Amino acid sequence: MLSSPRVLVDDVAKAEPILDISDVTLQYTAGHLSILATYKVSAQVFEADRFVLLGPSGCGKSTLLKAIGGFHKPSEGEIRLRGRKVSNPGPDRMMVFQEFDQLLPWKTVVQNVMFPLIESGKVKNRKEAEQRARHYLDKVNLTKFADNYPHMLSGGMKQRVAIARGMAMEPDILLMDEPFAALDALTRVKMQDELLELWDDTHFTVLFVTHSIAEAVKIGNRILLLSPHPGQVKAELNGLCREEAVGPKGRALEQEIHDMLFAEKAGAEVQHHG
Ligand SMILES: Nc1ncnc2c1ncn2[C@@H]1O[C@H](COP(=O)(O)OP(=O)(O)OP(=O)(O)O)[C@@H](O)[C@H]1O
Repeated sequence: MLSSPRVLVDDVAKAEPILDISDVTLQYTAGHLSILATYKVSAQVFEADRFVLLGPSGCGKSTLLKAIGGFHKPSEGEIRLRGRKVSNPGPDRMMVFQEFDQLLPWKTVVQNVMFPLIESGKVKNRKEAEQRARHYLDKVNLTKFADNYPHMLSGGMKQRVAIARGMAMEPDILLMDEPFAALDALTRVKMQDELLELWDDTHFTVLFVTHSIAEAVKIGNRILLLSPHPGQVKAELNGLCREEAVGPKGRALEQEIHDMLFAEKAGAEVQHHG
């Protein structure tokens, strides 16, 4: 297994983490077979982090996100949210998936956003749910489409609804599992920009899964690099700033991450020049 991972730029806040992932091993069992998805992964996510989980296909990113969501129990280690051990799904962790069909097709856009607010008892009544839903739909530029049905929307618009629905719950953390991966390249870039604008506006805490290095560099202020299957922490990059994610500096960082991810020897040390 890997030698200890390197923290490349160490300015992680010393505050209490919102999310504390501690030595988490995740596996699937199918009959006599046991498939290891992650091995002893540790990370801490702090308030207002745009924390990116980056790694090759099959390294266990989605499984880790499901475990944080409370849908998959660690076979080793534990996950704590604001100090409480995660054992079930809860409205304090909202998820946005890659698939466009995560909305209820028989409900309008605004009703989709209202649904978890009402079901979870997060708001007092329907009126408050609708106000809040429309507020967040406005934030994702869908005011005009609030009364449409999902089948009348493009893929990007459906993803905006899913983001609004997650944000309207004002969760402790928004969990996003490759939310833009199924979009065309131009829409994807637009959605990344919009997510960052939304973050500038509300400073929500987000854990974002991707296997795109460019997307990770653009979105994250922190990036956790996972090794190929089973996923182990290869490195953690902290204190990344948006200005450095573009131009030659951005491209150099992407190259550095690429080299770290595909370094022949697991856990190989890579010098950071940032
Ligand atoms: N339901 C399942 N039953 C058995 N094995 C599974 C199941 N889901 C995932 N796996 C296995 O667990 C490992 C991690 O899968 P996971 O989907 O978490 O990876 P990932 O990094 O999210 O991949 P991708 O980027 O392709 O979505 C893989 O080897 C996968 O085959």
